[in-house]
Amino acid sequence: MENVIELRELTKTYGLRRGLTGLSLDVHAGEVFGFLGPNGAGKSTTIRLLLDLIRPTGGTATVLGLDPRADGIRLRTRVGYLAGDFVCDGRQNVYDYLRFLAALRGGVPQESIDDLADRLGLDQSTKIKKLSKGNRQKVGLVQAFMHRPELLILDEPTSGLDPLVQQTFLDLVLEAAARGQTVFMSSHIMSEVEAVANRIGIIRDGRLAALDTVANLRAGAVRNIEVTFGRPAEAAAFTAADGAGRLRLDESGTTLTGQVIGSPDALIKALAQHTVTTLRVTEPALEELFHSYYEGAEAAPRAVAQST
Ligand SMILES: Nc1ncnc2c1ncn2[C@@H]1O[C@H](COP(=O)(O)OP(=O)(O)OP(=O)(O)O)[C@@H](O)[C@H]1O
Repeated sequence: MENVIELRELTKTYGLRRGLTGLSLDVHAGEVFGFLGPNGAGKSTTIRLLLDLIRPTGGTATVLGLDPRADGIRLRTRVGYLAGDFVCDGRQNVYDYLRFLAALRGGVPQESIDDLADRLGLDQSTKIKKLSKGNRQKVGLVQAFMHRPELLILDEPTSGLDPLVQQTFLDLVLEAAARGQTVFMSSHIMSEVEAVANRIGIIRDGRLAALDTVANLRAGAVRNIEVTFGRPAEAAAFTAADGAGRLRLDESGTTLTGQVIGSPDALIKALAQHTVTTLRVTEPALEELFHSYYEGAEAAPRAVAQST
């Protein structure tokens, strides 16, 4: 599979401060890649390195087959970029500003700009300096998407957006992916990334803590389970099942509670030997899993693995 982004041992230090340590990562053509991590994890550092806004201390980054340092100008026409701290000239109105950027990029169809602005609810007649933070973010999104770039690099794209506009943004991402565009987006919100991403990389303290498909992360996640039986059962019948070591049967032998890690299949087969009167399963909480990666807790079920 063709890689749109290839990072090899990418490292950035700021004096004595660590920004990023030995990041190796491939982003495949046509995928939506979610780059998650808490504040200060190294997301913006990675993104700035991809765009040659800062230079690496070590390692390499290849974007669309090009070296961001040597081919920065060529790259800019093929990439849509939204900075985490998107700023724009405040004196112009939105309409003029977007047309100015469109001209710099060699022209963008008028309908493309208008359509994006309408969908995001952005009034193009307003002066940029009068816009709220959320509306400025919409300007940033329009300029990133409007020329339908091969690769979208979006740093915290939904910051400041209200929930309805966030949903419109997620629709735009899915539509871009359906057209074959690749999206690399950073976030610290698991739910929004989970809704659109094929794969997720989780970064913590400048290092990759996990890399997998959303489906695999979910499959490896922890489920909370509560079962009641018509007649008392033996604990050993369940706790021996794969992934069910954290289950406990109460003294009466009729209520089983706790957690199952990974596939619940073995437990379901063990339960099927008994009369189950109630069964409550809380779906895999990626959010919880995400926190376990953030905190480096033992609940993180898998080592970093490059999966396709
Ligand atoms: N210009 C800089 N000078 C010194 N240290 C920096 C600089 N930029 C980033 N850092 C440090 O590098 C680390 C990674 O920062 P980075 O901005 O990449 O994190 P982030 O994951 O994007 O966080 P956030 O979600 O808060 O934007 C942090 O410890 C930060 O303090």
